[in-house]
Amino acid sequence: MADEKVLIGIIGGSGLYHIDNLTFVKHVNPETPWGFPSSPITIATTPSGTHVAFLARHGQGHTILPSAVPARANIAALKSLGVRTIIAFSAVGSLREEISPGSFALPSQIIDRTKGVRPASFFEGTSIVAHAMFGDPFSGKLVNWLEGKVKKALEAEGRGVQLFTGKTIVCMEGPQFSTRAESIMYRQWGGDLINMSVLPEAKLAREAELSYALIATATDYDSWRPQSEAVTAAEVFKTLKANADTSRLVAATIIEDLHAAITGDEASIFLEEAGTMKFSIMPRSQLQNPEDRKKLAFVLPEYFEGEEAKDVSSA
Ligand SMILES: CSC[C@H]1O[C@H](OP(=O)(O)O)[C@H](O)[C@@H]1O
Ligand SMILES: Nc1ncnc2[nH]cnc12
Repeated sequence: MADEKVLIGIIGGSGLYHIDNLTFVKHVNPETPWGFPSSPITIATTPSGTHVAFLARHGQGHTILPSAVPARANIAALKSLGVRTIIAFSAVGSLREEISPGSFALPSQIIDRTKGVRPASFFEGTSIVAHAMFGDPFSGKLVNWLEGKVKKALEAEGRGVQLFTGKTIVCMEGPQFSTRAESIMYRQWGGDLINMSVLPEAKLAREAELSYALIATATDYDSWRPQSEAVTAAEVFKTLKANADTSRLVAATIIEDLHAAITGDEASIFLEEAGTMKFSIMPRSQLQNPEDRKKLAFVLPEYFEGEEAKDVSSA
């Protein structure tokens, strides 16, 4: 019997505006307390009935600048559909010679170079304070699980695409690319990859207690190589299509296994974040606005739904 629950969310980045080998079910466009997602979300199904939710980060026609991506609405909308695990794709620059354009990576760390202009917390603007843990910004168990599956998919594709793990991604504000000096500095800081999208997306997934991993697809060498031209959008576009084709293949290959793992014996892998906000939300106070609690119930019903919602301070 087909399982119609949508447990898997896929976020497509630059060049990745749909996924293949799935049957279209419907479009949904949930309004969240943080507005509408970047674009209507496509619900699609595999032949065996596994449903997935696909969301184009920059909108279907790539109309949204990185700083303007409604990341809170995106994550809240996916959670409201029942999604537990998000696999996000991103076109990234490479800060390392060995990570050549066309390579894939599963980063494990992030350096934040956004400029504070992106709303980065569901708690922002409310009377409720929370400090989510973010020392390990990606879901380690999910990343480990993905490593083998993505490697296998890349091998099956047969184009020799390499997969790197344990890398650090710098998230910059953009939309302009980095200067040469910045690019060199990021390398000195330990950065391996660079994009404009992983934050606040990863922070919000953590606040929503969703497991989240990024599949980074390298398009260029940014601007650190002394003898090479600094990166241009045209340079990025050269690799974008091949990377998007490979990303679609990877997505199509892993969906069934991912769903089976989430719903089967390996379920705990995808529940690493569940319950973690209990230790992050400051104790309930008379001064908290009930409207704010209602708003937060949209993403964290466990803590904020109804007056009877559990007082986290006594948890
Ligand atoms: C098109 S180059 C810069 C642009 O590409 C990446 O987008 P995404 O992460 O959504 O694939 C990068 O983060 C920038 O937004
Ligand atoms: N060099 C780069 N800098 C930031 N984001 C990118 N996305 C793809 N290439 C990039």
